[in-house]
Amino acid sequence: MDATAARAPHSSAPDGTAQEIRLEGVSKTYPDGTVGVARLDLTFAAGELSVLVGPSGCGKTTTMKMINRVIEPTTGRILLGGEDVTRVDADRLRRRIGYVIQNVGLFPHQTVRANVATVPRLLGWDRRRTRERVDELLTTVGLDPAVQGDRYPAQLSGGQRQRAGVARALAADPAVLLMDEPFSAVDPVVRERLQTEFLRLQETVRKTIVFVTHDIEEAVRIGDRIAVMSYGGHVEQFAAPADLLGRPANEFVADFVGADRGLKRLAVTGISVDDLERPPVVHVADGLADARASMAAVGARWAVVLDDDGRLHGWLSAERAHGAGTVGSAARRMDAWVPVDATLKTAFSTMLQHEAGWVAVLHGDVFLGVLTPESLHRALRRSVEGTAPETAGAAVPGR
Ligand SMILES: Nc1ncnc2c1ncn2[C@@H]1O[C@H](COP(=O)(O)OP(=O)(O)OP(=O)(O)O)[C@@H](O)[C@H]1O
Repeated sequence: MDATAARAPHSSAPDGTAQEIRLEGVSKTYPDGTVGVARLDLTFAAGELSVLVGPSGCGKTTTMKMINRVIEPTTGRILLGGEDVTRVDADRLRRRIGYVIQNVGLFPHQTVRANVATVPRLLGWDRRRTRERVDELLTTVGLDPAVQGDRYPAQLSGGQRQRAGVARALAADPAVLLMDEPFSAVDPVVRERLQTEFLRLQETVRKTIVFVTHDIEEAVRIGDRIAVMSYGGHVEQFAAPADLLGRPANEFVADFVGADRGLKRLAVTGISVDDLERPPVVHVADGLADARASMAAVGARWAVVLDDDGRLHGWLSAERAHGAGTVGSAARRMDAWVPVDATLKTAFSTMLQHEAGWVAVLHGDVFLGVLTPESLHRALRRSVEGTAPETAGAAVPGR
């Protein structure tokens, strides 16, 4: 570590531990009189991914850039881990803050490896440590150091460039990551993949992340908390995705999250065991006569079929359950299942991929019940009315 870094105050968390970011009465008036942000009070919790979302020009980027002092606030204080960022040397501050922007901002004349090594080099890390860190990070973000490491940014796909940008931002293990529309320059399919990968990465690194987007779907998908902003940098609501969708604070938020917020809510609502239907369960080795009796006893038109180990095998309809034979000879295979900690959206898309029109819900190997379009709709309605658990898997006994 060089002399500059060694002088850093201890609150700079050199081990990259996530830190809280607190904005107190922060405003920004540009020299031409435009109010970018007016008196903002906002706290981004340590280790959480907070999303700033809102219409174009509402002040999202201004808010974010004040945190790393690319833009200096006109009034107010910004505290990073309790330390006022305006009292810290701006260069040193930025080394503690990873920054990812749209179109990445990689240096075009440097290889991917050199790009990712930027901050470690500035911090005076030795070559070996830097190289090990760079290789490790490239692998973490899904790039092969041996293949893409020595390429130039122009020789990568849009998605790969974006991954390299994330690797570069994480290189010196910063306490905080600022991300300004990082995934908006790639097509929707790549974008969704990057979001998923990024969420997985955040599970491991647990940074304090401030993420700017104008896309409410993206916000709902990735955010722990979402700040919906209106012009002049006003925060209309700062809440967990499920709260925002289920209980928008006012008309502005309701309009912004959209009339189809019930559907968006699918992505953030977990399965509750109370929502599950419990059709009769039969086993492949059972006789068809017994299976018919089980279905008839509860007036069911079909039964779930489990194999000898209790794993999902498929289903048996009442029409096919005639004659002697075993359940196995008449059952149809079907392996549409989701783990109980999946979201309703995952359950819904799994259901759509299978003709049976239902999806089994498992806890480990244990069959808990099924979701049908009807029970899914009920779950969604209850969730929108605010009575369903809002954390995936929250209602599983013993968890
Ligand atoms: N350098 C500047 N000088 C004057 N006004 C500016 C400057 N930069 C931004 N603004 C204005 O401040 C307001 C907030 O801009 P900002 O870039 O923070 O919005 P944003 O929400 O990030 O928008 P977008 O989604 O379009 O990126 C806008 O009215 C914008 O025109």
